[in-house]
Amino acid sequence: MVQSSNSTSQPLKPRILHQAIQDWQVREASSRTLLTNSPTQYAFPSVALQIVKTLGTFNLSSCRIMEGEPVNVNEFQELARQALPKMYYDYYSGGAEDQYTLKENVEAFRRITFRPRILVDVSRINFSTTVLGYKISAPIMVAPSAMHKLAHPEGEIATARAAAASNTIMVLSTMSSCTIEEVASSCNAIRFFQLYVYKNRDVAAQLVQRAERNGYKAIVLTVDVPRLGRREADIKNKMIVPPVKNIEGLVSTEVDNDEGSILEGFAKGALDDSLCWRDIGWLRSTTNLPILIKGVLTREDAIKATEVGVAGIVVSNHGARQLDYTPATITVLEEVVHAVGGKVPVFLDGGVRRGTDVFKALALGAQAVLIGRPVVYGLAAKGEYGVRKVIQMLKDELELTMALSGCPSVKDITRSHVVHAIGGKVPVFLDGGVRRGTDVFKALALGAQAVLIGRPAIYGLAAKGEYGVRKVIQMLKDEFELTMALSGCPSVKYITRSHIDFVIRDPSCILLTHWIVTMPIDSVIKDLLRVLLTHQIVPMLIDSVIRDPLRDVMHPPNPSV
Ligand SMILES: Cc1cc2nc3c(=O)[nH]c(=O)nc-3n(C[C@H](O)[C@H](O)[C@H](O)COP(=O)(O)O)c2cc1C
Ligand SMILES: CCCCC(=O)C(=O)O
Repeated sequence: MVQSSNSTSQPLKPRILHQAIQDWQVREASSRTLLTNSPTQYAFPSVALQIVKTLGTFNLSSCRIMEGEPVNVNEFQELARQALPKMYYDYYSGGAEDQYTLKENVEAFRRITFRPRILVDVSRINFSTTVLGYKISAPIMVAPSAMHKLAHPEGEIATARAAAASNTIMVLSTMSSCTIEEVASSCNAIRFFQLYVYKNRDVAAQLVQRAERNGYKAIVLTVDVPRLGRREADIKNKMIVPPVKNIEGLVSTEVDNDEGSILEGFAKGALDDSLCWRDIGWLRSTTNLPILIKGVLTREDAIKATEVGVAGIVVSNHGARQLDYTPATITVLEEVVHAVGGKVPVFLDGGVRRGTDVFKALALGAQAVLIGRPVVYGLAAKGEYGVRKVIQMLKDELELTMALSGCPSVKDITRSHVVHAIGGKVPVFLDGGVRRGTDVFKALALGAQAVLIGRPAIYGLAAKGEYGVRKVIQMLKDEFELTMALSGCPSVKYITRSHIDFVIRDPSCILLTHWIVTMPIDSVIKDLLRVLLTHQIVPMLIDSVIRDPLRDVMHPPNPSV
C-alpha cells in the first residue's frame, strides 16, 4: 500500500485560543504556504474571534479549543472555501445558472428513507466490491475533476496517492494539471482515464493511447459537455484556463475574448460538439480498453449505450455544472438501471456526501458511486491527507449504515431497504377497478393511502339501498382483513411494496409504465387514466406515480379523475 507523503493521522492536540488566532493571521497572510506545510491546519478563525469577543476579559491562556477537525465530508467545503482564492472556490463549488440541480442533487438523497432490518448478525461488515473486475475496498470512487493544482500544489498526484491508500479507483480528468504519465508513476492506484474529445480527434486518440500505455484500466467518455454549462460565478470571475499539461502543445488554451469565463471560451473552441453515438465505434477502434460512458440521465440513452457496447454507464449530470434543471441523479438511477437490465454495471455521481447516500445509491441499483467536490474540498483543505480523510469518512458512515440496516455485505443491500419519502408530502389515493379486498391491499402496497370505490357502491345501492352499500363495503373490509392476515400484516403500516409483485401480462403494459415514468404526469394523467382503466392496469400507474423520478416536481394526481 502506498504511504502518504504528508499524512498526519496523529491525534490532534488542543490549541491555545490566542495562538490559534495568531496562526490564522499568519495563514491569512500566506495561506498557500501554511496549507502546504501544515495539512491539519484548522480553519475556523471567525469562530475563534467570536469567542474572543464573547469572552471579553477572560484569561485567554486558560481557554483551550480543539482544532477545527471536520467530522463529516460537508465540513470540508468550508475549510476549502477558506483555503482557496475566490475564483477557484467558486469554480469548484458552483453549478450552472440557477443552480437548481446543484441543490437537488443533494436534497433528493434526503427524500429517501430507510427500511432497516433487525436481528441480523452485523458483527462483520464487508463493503468491498469489484468494478470491471478490479477489487476495491468500498463502492466509492474518485470522480474526474479538472485542474487539481488550483486546489493544492501537488495536484492530482496527491489525489491519486489518496486513492491508492484508500484502495479505490481514481478517474483522472483529461483536464488534469498533472500529466497522465506523472500520475501513473506517482503511485499504484487503479486508474481510469476520463476523455474529452477535442475538435482535433487525433488529440483524443493520442490521449487514449497514452492512458493505455501507462496502465490506465478504462476510458470514461464524458458525453455531457458539447459546450460548457453557463456557470455564472465563473463568468463574473473571468475564470481562467491554467496550464493543462496533458494537452500542452496539442490544443491551444489561448482564448481571444477575455470577456466572461475564459474556460467557457476555451471549451467552445476546443471541444468537439459534433460528437455523437456513431463515434463510439471510432473510439473503440483506438483502444482495447473498456469504455464507460459518463453523463447518462435517461432510459433512452441508457439503452443506446448498451447497444453500442459500452462496458459501463455513469449516471451523472456533471455535478449540476452543465444543463440546469436536469433531475437529481439519484432520482433517475432506477430508471437507468431498469433499462440496462443488468447488461453492464451502472454507477452514479452527483451529491454523494454521506455514507447513507452511498447506501441509497446501491439500494437503487448502482454498483458504486463516484465523488467529485468532496475530493477537491479535501484536497484544498488538507492535501492528500484531506482526500484520504474524505474517503474514510464516507466508508465509516457506510459501514455504520450497513450495520444499522442489517446488511453485512453490499450484496445484502436491496431495493426494499429504502423508500422514496413521497408519502410525507401529499397523500396519494386511487380509484378504478377496486373490486376485492386484495385490490385494496395491492393499492396500499403500492403507496396509496386509501382507495375509493365507485360502481360497487352504485350497484349495492341499486340492488338493496343503504343496506346494499353497507354490505359492499363490509365485504371489501372482510376480504381486506383476510388478505392482511394471510400476508402477515397486522396493521396497514405493515403493508409495503415488497408484499406484492407484478405479473406482466402483455408487453404493452411495460411500455406504458416506462412511458409514464418519463412523462410529466400532470399534463397527461386524465387521458391516461381513462385508457388504463379500460385496460385494468391502474395499479401499475400508481406504482409509477409513486416511484416516478419526477414526482416531486409534479402536482399530485388529481383524485377526482
Ligand atoms: C470542479 C469540478 C471539475 C470537474 N471536472 C470534470 C472533468 O474534467 N471531467 C468530467 O468528466 N467531469 C468533471 N466534473 C464532474 C465530476 O466528474 C462529477 O460528475 C461531479 O463532480 C459529481 O458531483 P459531486 O461534485 O456532487 O460529487 C467536474 C466537477 C467539478 C466539481
Ligand atoms: C472544459 C472542461 C472543464 C472541466 C470540467 O469538466 C468542469 O469544469 O466541469
